[in-house]
Amino acid sequence: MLTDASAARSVKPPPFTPKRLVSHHTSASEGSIGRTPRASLMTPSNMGSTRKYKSTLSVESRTRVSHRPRSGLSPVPGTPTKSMSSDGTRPKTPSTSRSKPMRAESPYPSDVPSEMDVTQVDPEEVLIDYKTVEAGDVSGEIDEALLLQDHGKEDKVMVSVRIRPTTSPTAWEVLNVQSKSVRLFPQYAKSTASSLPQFNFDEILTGSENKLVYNAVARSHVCAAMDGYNAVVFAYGQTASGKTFTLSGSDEQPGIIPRAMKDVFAYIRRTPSREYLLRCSYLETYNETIHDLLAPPSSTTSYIVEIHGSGSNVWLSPLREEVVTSLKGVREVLERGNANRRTATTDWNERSSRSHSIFRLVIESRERGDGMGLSGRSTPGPPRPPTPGGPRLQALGGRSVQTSVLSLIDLAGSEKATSDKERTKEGKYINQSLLTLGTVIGTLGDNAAKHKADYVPFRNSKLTRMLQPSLSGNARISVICTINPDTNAVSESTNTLLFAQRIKKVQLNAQKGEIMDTEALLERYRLEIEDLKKKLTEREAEAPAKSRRLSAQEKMEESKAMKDLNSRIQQLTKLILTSQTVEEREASRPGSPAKVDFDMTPYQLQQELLAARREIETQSTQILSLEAALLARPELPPNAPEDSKDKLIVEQSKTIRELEIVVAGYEDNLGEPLRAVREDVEKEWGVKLEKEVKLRKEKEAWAEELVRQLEKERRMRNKLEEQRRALTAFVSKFDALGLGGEGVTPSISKPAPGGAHKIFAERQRNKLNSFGLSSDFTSNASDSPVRLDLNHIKGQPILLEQMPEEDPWNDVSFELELEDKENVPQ
Ligand SMILES: Nc1ncnc2c1ncn2[C@@H]1O[C@H](COP(=O)(O)OP(=O)(O)OP(=O)(O)O)[C@@H](O)[C@H]1O
Repeated sequence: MLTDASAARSVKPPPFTPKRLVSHHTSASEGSIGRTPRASLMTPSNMGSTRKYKSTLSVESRTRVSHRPRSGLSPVPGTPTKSMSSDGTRPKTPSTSRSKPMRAESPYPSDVPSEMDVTQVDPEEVLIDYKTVEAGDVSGEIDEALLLQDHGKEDKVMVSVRIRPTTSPTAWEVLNVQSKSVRLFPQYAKSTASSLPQFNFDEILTGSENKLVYNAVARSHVCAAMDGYNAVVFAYGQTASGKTFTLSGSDEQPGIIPRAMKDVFAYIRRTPSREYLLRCSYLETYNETIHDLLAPPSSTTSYIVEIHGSGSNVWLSPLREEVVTSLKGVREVLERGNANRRTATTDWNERSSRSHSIFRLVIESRERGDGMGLSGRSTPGPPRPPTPGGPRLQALGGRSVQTSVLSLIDLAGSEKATSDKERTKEGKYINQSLLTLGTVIGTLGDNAAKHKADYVPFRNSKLTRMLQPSLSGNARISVICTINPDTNAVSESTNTLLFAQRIKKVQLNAQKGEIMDTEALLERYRLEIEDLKKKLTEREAEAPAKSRRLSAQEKMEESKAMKDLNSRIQQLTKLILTSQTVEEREASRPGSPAKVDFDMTPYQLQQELLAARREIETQSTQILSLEAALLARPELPPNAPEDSKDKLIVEQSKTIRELEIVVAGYEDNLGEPLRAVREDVEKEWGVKLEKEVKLRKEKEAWAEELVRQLEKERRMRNKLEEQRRALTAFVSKFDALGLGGEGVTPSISKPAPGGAHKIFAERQRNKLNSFGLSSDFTSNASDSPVRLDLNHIKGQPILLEQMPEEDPWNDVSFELELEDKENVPQ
């Protein structure tokens, strides 16, 4: 391990070649992203041609294609060349020496058998122990002293800094071995402060030797995982700073993952007292979605993985887990997963990880049976359904099952804005999740340092949510912060170092994951319940003060977290009760339908109460709708027996069915013809109706004309009436003068035009005769005392002649005649 500058310089770095801006030079792969065969870097099959190359597969075309390196791949597309560095516009990254095939260094043998889906195998059948581990699968470097250590005692995160070699001037100075610190050269500092900050870490690593890095920062954590503790190793740093190189490495310099796998088998080989079940999964979070990198190619949606549970009880599903029994199996799984990973060319990295990748190895183990053989195994039966996050092995005969998870994480690199739109979008997600990781770690560190319990926003990103159980303390964690020492990356490197400082403060308290036999399990449950209740009480106590500070979203999450805690308590309580005291409970069950657990905290009771209220509300709504339905039913006498109600329902159902049939039949058979008939009838009657309307209008017009005529007649009649009256008055007067002859009886005859005049003239003549006057009255009229101008009368129109002739009986002259007759003095 190199821990100071001189030591670092003593390791001769491989020849450095700056990366070329592939996106500008390689049109076929421009802006492309694909699952590049990173695993190929670690496989012996391609050792002779160990080159990184990028795939031209797009994100959308998620074809599960395993890219096998082509033999004789030289030069690799996109491989940086020295001539390309002359532009000086890009950060220079050292390329790994690829000239010498280093088969001896490779952790993997060459044959690749297909591996086993954990749901398809009987766990008892795939156990491995010291006898079944292949000699070639082990590192052979684990010493006894390391095996005997207590790997869970570390209560702090191990934080190391790895400075990538560079040919350019470096901005960072590595201080002496003891202090394990790093400092910025004053000339590159922004501020002119006299004392520049000095960053201290557990390890400062330089150079390209991955073995040194593994031994210094990961081996103890791998051993901790084998010993039953959860362990997490992850690399954090800006893009192209060497995270993937550290985790996966190359054929010449296998990284932490392949070396860790070799150590896993070495550990098993050196532990004859135990038997192991190893299952692994491989996933990535890309644009805030978790993808299962091992999902079968045929599945289109099943590779989306969801996070379930909360707090320390988080599990992922659906997630394909594969049982591995040899290093070959691990290699095969890694190759398959790597082929599905998303990488792309960016302005800074020829093959940049566009996602956070997580390789998980679940290690289950238990004491071996009698005589160190396999006699204690249960009879293999049908495969058991997988329990998410739970052990597959069974605790047998007092032998508990120890379960732990080793997570090896290659984070995507934080980056600046890039010229490519797709990369920019990815970069946004990457930066956001890294920011959340920083915030979570900062809060955890502050909480630990100041004995606070501030809200930790684990749920703000998939990455932190997934890591919650580990970051909350139940894991041993090692973080390798990779930095690019170039002078143009000072601010990014400073940010990485600040992150590293923060994570150092996080407090850990890793516990062995052990599943006991039933008795012990109950005890475990009890302890867990007590612990959870304590946590819940603490949270409740802090709730009022906290709620003032939290946003609405955070409050919701806090409330959800408390609810989860509560339900876990109830779940465990139920488990204890069902397994231990079922019979007791059955015997002593109280008659009351409401059971109150007096051990519940006020918060739990409150939750119970809320749940009960909600239940009541739902039931009230149901009652209301049932009542409405009841009201809508046809009446039945209230005292009607149940069977007649049933009968009615049956009858009504029958009627409804019949009606439905009729309606359907009507429509099917008669609907169309009847519609046609109706149309015909409508047409026919429409014509008739029009005719009638026209006729009616004509009649109305005729009636109006009649009315007008009638009115005219009426007016005329009135006028005649007046004239008649005048005439009558005249005649009366005339008669009063004695001019009318006695005994003159007007003959009632049918009136004729000019009749009255004739009568009048007759009368006059008679009168005159009786007076002895000549009939030529008019000639002597001037002698008469009665001045009657007969000429005047003569000159008047003959009124009755004006009356219509058609209906003489209505003629006023007739009335006049009658009236005259009446008025004539007898
Ligand atoms: N310590 C080192 N020694 C030699 N080469 C290195 C070292 N670190 C990184 N490199 C080289 O630098 C280049 C970029 O490294 P790598 O891909 O590991 O970066 P990264 O941090 O994973 O980037 P990204 O976040 O974009 O995925 C690679 O070609 C790698 O081989």
